[in-house]
Amino acid sequence: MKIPVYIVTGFLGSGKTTVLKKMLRSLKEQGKRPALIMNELGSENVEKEMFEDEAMIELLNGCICCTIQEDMRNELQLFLSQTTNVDVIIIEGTGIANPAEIVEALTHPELIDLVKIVSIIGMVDASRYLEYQSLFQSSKEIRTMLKQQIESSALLIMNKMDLIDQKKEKKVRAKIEEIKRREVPIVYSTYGDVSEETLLETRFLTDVISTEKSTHHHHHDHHHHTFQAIKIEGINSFTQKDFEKWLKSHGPTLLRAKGYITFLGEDKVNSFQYAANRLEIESIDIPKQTCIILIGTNLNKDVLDQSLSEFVQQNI
Ligand SMILES: Nc1nc2c(ncn2[C@@H]2O[C@H](COP(=O)(O)OP(=O)(O)OP(=O)(O)O)[C@@H](O)[C@H]2O)c(=O)[nH]1
Repeated sequence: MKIPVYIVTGFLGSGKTTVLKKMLRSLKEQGKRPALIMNELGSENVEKEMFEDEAMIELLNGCICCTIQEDMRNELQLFLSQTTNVDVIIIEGTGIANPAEIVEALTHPELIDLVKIVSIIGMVDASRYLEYQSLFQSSKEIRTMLKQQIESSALLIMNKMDLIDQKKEKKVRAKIEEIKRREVPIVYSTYGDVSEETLLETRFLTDVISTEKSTHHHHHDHHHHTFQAIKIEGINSFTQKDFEKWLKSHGPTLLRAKGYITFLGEDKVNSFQYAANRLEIESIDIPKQTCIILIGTNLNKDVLDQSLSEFVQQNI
């Protein structure tokens, strides 16, 4: 069983911890046993004592997105191999993390069979969001990150509504609407007072497509998930050229692909990376199970399944 993971993101002080505490309470009331991954920028986690009861992994001195992405993977793998009493994980990124990078770490071939992302909750400080745009006028990096946090969220919570009037509310909302994915809901809150159902709903699909007929399961999920991470197993009938063509055929709905692949007629394993329409392939020496991991928005599993099976047939 894969352990479901919630990612809570948002700029410094937007209310991540406030919402996190509420999620923990709700999960415990449902009889679940949550673990927390907190990632602080300093060398000491000042919030640690608030969460004494929880199983917790701390990532200090760096942010998940860069230097310690690999650390998180290793820590999480170790943690999962040692614990049997955790059935849900919440990750709070630092205020300056890009959640897409956390998704990147969790969908690594070594982790994708152990955990499944279920939601990315983006907190917005409604009272400060517009100011940040001018405050950080000189820092493109921070403005880009603020935008990425909104773009990558599957649920947006406009928090600190008690601090703004209607006029400002309209303006902030318009700004957020401009950036966010169309189908992503925005809810308003004061001190994270969002219903448990809204907070805990599954909004990110992590799934597997296997081309081996015996394990091929037709699981139709009619829920709509904005984001998907799909692992495809058992494909080794692509030529390099067709593989690239197939990846590109998904257009902008495919944000990222990675994994290990053996091309038709060859026996060596290659690792591949696909981002921003570019495919990079590197042959590797260590034997790895081949798999293709796709991360995207509005990827349709049935369509993928179809395009793959057509392709596999072509090559028989
Ligand atoms: N007025 C008001 N204050 C809030 C609200 N939500 C949270 N706060 C306060 O804002 C401060 C920051 O909230 P946190 O939940 O710690 O925010 P955070 O995103 O975890 O902050 P960092 O860890 O710094 O990134 C705390 O003092 C909260 O009590 C709200 O809706 N209204």
